[in-house]
Amino acid sequence: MTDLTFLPDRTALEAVGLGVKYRRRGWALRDCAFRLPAGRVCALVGPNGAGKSTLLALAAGLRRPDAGRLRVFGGEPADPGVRPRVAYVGQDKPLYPSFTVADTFRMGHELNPGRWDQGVAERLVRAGDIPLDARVGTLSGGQRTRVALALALGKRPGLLLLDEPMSDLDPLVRHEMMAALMAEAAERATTVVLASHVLTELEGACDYLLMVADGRVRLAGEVEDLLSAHRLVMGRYEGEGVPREFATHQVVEARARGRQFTALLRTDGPVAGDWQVSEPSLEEMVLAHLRAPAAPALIAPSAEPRPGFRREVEAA
Ligand SMILES: Nc1ncnc2c1ncn2[C@@H]1O[C@H](COP(=O)(O)OP(=O)(O)OP(=O)(O)O)[C@@H](O)[C@H]1O
Repeated sequence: MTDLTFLPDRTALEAVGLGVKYRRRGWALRDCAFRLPAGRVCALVGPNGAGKSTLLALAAGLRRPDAGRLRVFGGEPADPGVRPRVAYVGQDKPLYPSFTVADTFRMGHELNPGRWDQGVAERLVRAGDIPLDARVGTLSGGQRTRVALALALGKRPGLLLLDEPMSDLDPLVRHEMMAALMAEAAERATTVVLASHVLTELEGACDYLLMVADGRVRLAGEVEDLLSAHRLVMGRYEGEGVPREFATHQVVEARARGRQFTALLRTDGPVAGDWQVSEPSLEEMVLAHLRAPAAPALIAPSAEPRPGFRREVEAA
């Protein structure tokens, strides 16, 4: 059955008080709380070392939190009932070099009885002109990425976790792979979390955003809601500091270049004065927050963990 709608009442990922501590580094994630409704395609962004891979590894059940809790479809990520519903593709793709592509898919079939979709997997590698009898060890980095993504999609996951898996693809293939992934995800209302630094690529593909910086959640929610909470303001300004008209708003970031003044505001009503005001693009909003790590976090209502889960974690 084709289901193009997202499932707002169902929760794919939910975290409260989530923390991960590495022995030498200290807290890589700290007190993270958020919710990702099922069926969304979520961009996971943040500077290098922000904690994105750590968060994805928790969701994939590859490590356990040191504080708080993360639930995947209401269960523990490592639960036997949850794990088969989750596919994870990281930066390094652990495929067997001596296997052919067909062997790799056979393994996918054996590991995912009753779920495996050979058609989806084959479609993805055929689109890249990769023969099924090619040995994985003889493929280029980009071709191996394609096989790894095909293996993940063949599993027909409810949650697909992608940790910058496409960084070694050329721009054309990257574009084509994103389109193929999104089409497959939409077909089954798969929840996707895609960590990437390529903000322009996320713009059209993602409807949800999770931004982490320094181990904490900075922005979370529907892209549409987050964008409409912000305004990009430009104009000529020769005064000192931040213009008075901005006093009723929250200034995320303000920059002056000569007399040209640009600011990203979290607005409370219209912006007074002679300013050019527009809604920012996803890239403009994220870049401003990356440059302003001290800006207060914004968690949209749909991204707030449910009170019941919060109480449960706090009582534990
Ligand atoms: N195995 C580890 N042991 C110690 N510290 C680690 C380990 N893995 C990650 N870290 C540290 O935890 C922090 C978060 O790392 P993580 O890889 O989750 O960030 P990231 O947002 O994915 O970064 P990038 O965008 O560079 O991939 C970093 O400071 C990193 O050095």
